[in-house]
Amino acid sequence: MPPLALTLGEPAGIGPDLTLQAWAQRFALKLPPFLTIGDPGVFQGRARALGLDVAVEPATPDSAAAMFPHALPVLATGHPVTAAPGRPDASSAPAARAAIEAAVALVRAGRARAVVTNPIAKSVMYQAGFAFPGHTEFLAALAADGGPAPGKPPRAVMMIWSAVLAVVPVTIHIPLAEVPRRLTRDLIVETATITARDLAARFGIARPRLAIAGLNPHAGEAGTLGREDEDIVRPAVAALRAAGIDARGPLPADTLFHPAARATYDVVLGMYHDQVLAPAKALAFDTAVNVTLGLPFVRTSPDHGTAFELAGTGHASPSSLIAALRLAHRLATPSP
Ligand SMILES: NC(=O)C1=CN([C@@H]2O[C@H](COP(=O)(O)OP(=O)(O)OC[C@H]3O[C@@H](n4cnc5c(N)ncnc54)[C@H](O)[C@@H]3O)[C@@H](O)[C@H]2O)C=CC1
Ligand SMILES: NCC(=O)COP(=O)(O)O
Repeated sequence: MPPLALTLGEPAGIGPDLTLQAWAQRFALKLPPFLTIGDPGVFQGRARALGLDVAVEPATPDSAAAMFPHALPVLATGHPVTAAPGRPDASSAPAARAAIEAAVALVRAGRARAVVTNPIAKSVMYQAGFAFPGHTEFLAALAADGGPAPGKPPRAVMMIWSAVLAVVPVTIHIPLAEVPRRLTRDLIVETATITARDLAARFGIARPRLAIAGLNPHAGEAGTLGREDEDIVRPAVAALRAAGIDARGPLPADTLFHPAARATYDVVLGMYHDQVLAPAKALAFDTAVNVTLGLPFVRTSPDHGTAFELAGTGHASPSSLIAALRLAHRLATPSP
């Protein structure tokens, strides 16, 4: 069976630590084999810093699974890394980018089963000319290149998934001040449609129940606390229902996340990033996984970022990365 492809991420962050820690628990946790993509020297150096006895071996997609029990298989991209733990350096951004590109190429060629990404530092990538808000949009562009519809990237949707809560931000990495202007009926409908489709096709939820949060306090209080909920969100929900999708809203976001409310839906669509990522991380920081919907391949990632202050200290928890590896394995495994 081909391995999962796990990217380097930001080399000055905790990604290398988590990768080594996850591999060290491969037997205890019965982890699926993964091929790490990046500079092998980063993983050798971080293993020394952490006092972990990990053999780091050059590997290919074909050799990774057999090697995985006794060594961390690493596919070198040839991009050197200069950043030290906790001290990001934009000159390493090409290595982070190359690992993502290589992982996608392997999955698209059938040589890896899914892409699992370690966190990147967006500001560091931007300094190096990275023109995408994050992985989500970059992966959509990579999915289009040479694919069935070259030049027309699929719409990629971010979902933070855990056993207790799944959330989707309709707008993602944009300034809060821009949210009302960028929020449209069509954007909500498209995001919800992709979410419903992938929850059914990939997560096995036959008829997903979507709770659509309002933008304003009390979902706009009948238009008296902002018009967006009446003028944009409500028509979007009506269009979704007309299309046969089980959507409800606009719902006041402040009362959407208590246990009784959570029992009434499979996923919440929020209008902006922190509206839904904050409750998701409050409830399940250690186990939540970032899953990209709408792509022609499976991609997962931990729910957290680079945590520079923890890099090389041994205090970072690998649990979200482990959950991401497990979910990627599950989603990439055809159901019997
Ligand atoms: N998928 C990705 O590539 C993501 C990347 N980021 C990037 O990460 C960078 C730092 O972002 P922050 O907002 O500081 O978020 P962060 O998630 O890196 O850190 C937030 C807090 O959580 C702690 N933390 C994070 N991961 C942890 C772990 N595995 N174990 C224990 N504690 C952990 C940190 O020490 C910090 O106190 C930013 O440049 C951002 O762009 C953030 C989220 C996702
Ligand atoms: N806050 C989530 C995040 O930053 C992850 O974004 P992406 O890199 O997966 O697009």
